[in-house]
Amino acid sequence: MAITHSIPVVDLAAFTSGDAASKAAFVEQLGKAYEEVGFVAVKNHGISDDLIAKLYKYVQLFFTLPSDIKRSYEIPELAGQRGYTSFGKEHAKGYDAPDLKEFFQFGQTVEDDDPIGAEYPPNVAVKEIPAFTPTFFDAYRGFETSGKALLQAIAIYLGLDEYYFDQFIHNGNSILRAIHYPPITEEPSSAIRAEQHEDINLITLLVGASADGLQILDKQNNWVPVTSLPEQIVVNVGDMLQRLTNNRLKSTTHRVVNPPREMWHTSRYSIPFFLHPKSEMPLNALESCVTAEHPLAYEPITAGEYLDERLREIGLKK
Ligand SMILES: O=C(O)CCC(=O)C(=O)O
Ligand SMILES: [Fe+2]
Repeated sequence: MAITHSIPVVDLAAFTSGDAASKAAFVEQLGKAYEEVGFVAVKNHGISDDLIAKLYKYVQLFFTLPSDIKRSYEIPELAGQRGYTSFGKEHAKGYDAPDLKEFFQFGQTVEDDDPIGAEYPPNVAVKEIPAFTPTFFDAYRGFETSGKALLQAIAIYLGLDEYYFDQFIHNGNSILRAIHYPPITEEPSSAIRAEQHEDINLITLLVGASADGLQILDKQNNWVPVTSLPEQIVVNVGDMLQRLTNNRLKSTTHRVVNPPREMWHTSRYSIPFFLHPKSEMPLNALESCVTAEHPLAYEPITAGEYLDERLREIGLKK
């Protein structure tokens, strides 16, 4: 398996269009990487360069809008789940100091007659940038497709039916989050842009981690920088998948640090897609993951109950 810097690199084309042997090899590589590191860089992920470039362009345009316009897209009742969240609102679980970021979140669009459509608040349209919503929508569907293939590989690795996750992620509660870490204008009180945390969801697909700053905590408790090539996306395990697998797959702690002083004047952008299932999905540990050596570590809970608990802990939900 090729290693660029700290995380293994996998080729999704081996799974989606490969022969049976390449597909099986991909499943092994991904599964082992998620047991050991919790993060991989994925090449041939299926989302076009052109779409990613457009996504970046509109994200950058949005964050350069005047503050009062951005704030008109902030809807506190939605706990940051749709639209804009201003600088300094979110903090990591267990930390009081807010992260040095502002962000915009885009959620699911239900296009069939699934009653779950009524559970999701509508997305927030940005009037100043007409192409913003259609681009976010296309990117959202692209990440769902890549994420679904990766979860099929994980299902096989875990001894589940290949399509086990499909039913839970169709019309799931995933979030596409565009983050802007603004330039640093004065000596910061800490070296951290986004404090250490684990993601809440099943898996996270991240474009833009190629800009320096993202670090993961390795088994020896060292912070290791994550870098990926521009054509790769970084995909990590979140707490929901860790919980479902009774800690077999690792939701690895990560953070974003400030750049060196000569880069303070630059913004950092990153666009994670937090792949969430439908709220009804049980996260009860899989039987195959509970053994004498690994006794049951968590109480049964649904994805919806778990999300609610976590949004309160990070200050987005009151
Ligand atoms: O900005 C990044 O590269 C990562 C952000 C992140 O970890 C998160 O929003 O959960
Ligand atoms: Fe994260």
